[in-house]
Amino acid sequence: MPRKRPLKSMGRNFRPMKTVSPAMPWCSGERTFHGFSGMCVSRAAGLPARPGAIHGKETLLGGENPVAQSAKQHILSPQTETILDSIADGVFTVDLDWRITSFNRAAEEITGVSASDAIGRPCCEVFRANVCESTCVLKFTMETRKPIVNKSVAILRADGREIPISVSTALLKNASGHTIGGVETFRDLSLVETLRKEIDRQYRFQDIVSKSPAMLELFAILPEVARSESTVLIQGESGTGKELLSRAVHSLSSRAAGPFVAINCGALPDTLLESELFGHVAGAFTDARKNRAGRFAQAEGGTLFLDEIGDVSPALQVRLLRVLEERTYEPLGSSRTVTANVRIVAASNRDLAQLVAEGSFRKDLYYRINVVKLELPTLARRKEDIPLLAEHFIARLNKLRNKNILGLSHEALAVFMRHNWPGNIRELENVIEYAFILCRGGLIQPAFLPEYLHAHACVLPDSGGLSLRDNEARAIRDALDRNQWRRMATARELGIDKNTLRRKMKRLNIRADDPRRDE
Ligand SMILES: Nc1ncnc2c1ncn2[C@@H]1O[C@H](COP(=O)(O)OP(=O)(O)OP(=O)(O)O)[C@@H](O)[C@H]1O
Repeated sequence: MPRKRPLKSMGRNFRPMKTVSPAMPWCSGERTFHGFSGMCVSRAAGLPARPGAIHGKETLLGGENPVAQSAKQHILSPQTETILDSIADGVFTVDLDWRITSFNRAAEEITGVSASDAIGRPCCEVFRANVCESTCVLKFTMETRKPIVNKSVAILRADGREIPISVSTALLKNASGHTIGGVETFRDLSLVETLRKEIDRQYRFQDIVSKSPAMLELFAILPEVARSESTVLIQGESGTGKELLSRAVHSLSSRAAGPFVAINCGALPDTLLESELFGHVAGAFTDARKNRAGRFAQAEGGTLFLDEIGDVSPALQVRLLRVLEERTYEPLGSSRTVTANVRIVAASNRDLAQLVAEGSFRKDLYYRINVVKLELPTLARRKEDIPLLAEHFIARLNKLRNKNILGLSHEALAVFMRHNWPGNIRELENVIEYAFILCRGGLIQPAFLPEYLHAHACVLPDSGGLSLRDNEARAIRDALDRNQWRRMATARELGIDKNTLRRKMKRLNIRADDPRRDE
């Protein structure tokens, strides 16, 4: 909503005076809140009327509206107004028609809308939040009588800038217990978000994003590994970033100016794979009408990434061993020996040592490949990377799709933290891509996530006849275990505040040296 005049030049005189009713204490959910006893929603008697705010408001509050009846009789005390204006959180109240009835100074600063402009207008017009149409938080509180605490949403400021805020809501009741409206407090998260993004930038190596200790160790040795000409074996489950890591090895090496060629050895039948790798001459087989260069030739002077090397047949393993030992090969159908100047980076999502033990992978080839072994942990073992990775993919998709999604809401992040990500980082990337289809702007809410993530999040372990207290303790201990007893990460996964987790741990007698940790 465009601002009529800059806030600074309007001064305090332009703020409509707020009135207070001792008969209308603030409430939090069903509880009466005695702090600012009687904060109310009308204008001060005797103040200059501003068209559209005072009169609009008086009209609004007229008739049978209980807000109007009591509001007209009481004036917000200067103390209450000073207190409200001195807090850094935005505070506003609405009546039963969703019209704003009070708006403190921080609310003006955060939204860029002056109180005189805001008062009397429907709150959705002023806030233009991404949840206004679908899941209005105040509406939820009014309908369910339950307060909301710290829900993250995005709003559109008067200057058109979208910012993340955290909102809390409660019912507003009069002395007779009738609901007369709602109150919302909100906090600007822009600075927190900016600082967090700044810090997150430090956890990026080439295109690889991570802050997990195992990955940071890997980042530390990667330049040296890359500079050596050694063959590298990357092990890790599907989707953990093996190809990404192999590209980093290539771009940090002296071969960076040369080609990087990747081939998935598990995706092709043996004969095709052989021709793909080594090339063929015309007439080598029925369909070979022309000479064709293989991947080794294409990767000349650069790096060849052999993905899923564990799936290569024994016959082809022999040919690969020869290239690795002698750096020579013959294209299919040719007797001409070609010398290969190619660095090999191999990867497998299966344990190659295990395959050797089982006899399905050659020991000599294993030792040739396994000169430097880099292990990529699963995403479940580095859950601290989830927020970083989510942000990384959101930023990338924002650029690609020309969108302005601000990030994940706390609730969506809690869903992410509870999930185990069997498809690892690729699965996370796909989930963000899915959310981008449904989310038009602002923050990604749980409603924009695929159904299976919720189903998974709701599956509670069999309570086994335990009490509620025992179950809560078990859930917290399990979450602590999953997060290596890091409280911040655990609180994030559980979707609660760090202090709440600390209090719960104290109450439930859960300690880091808890003997039940390893149960
Ligand atoms: N640490 C990371 N930071 C940023 N993006 C990542 C990271 N790890 C993986 N990705 C992204 O996740 C996706 C899957 O990664 P990649 O293809 O490298 O996995 P992979 O282990 O080779 O999978 P597969 O074994 O199935 O071939 C890619 O889009 C990649 O860019």
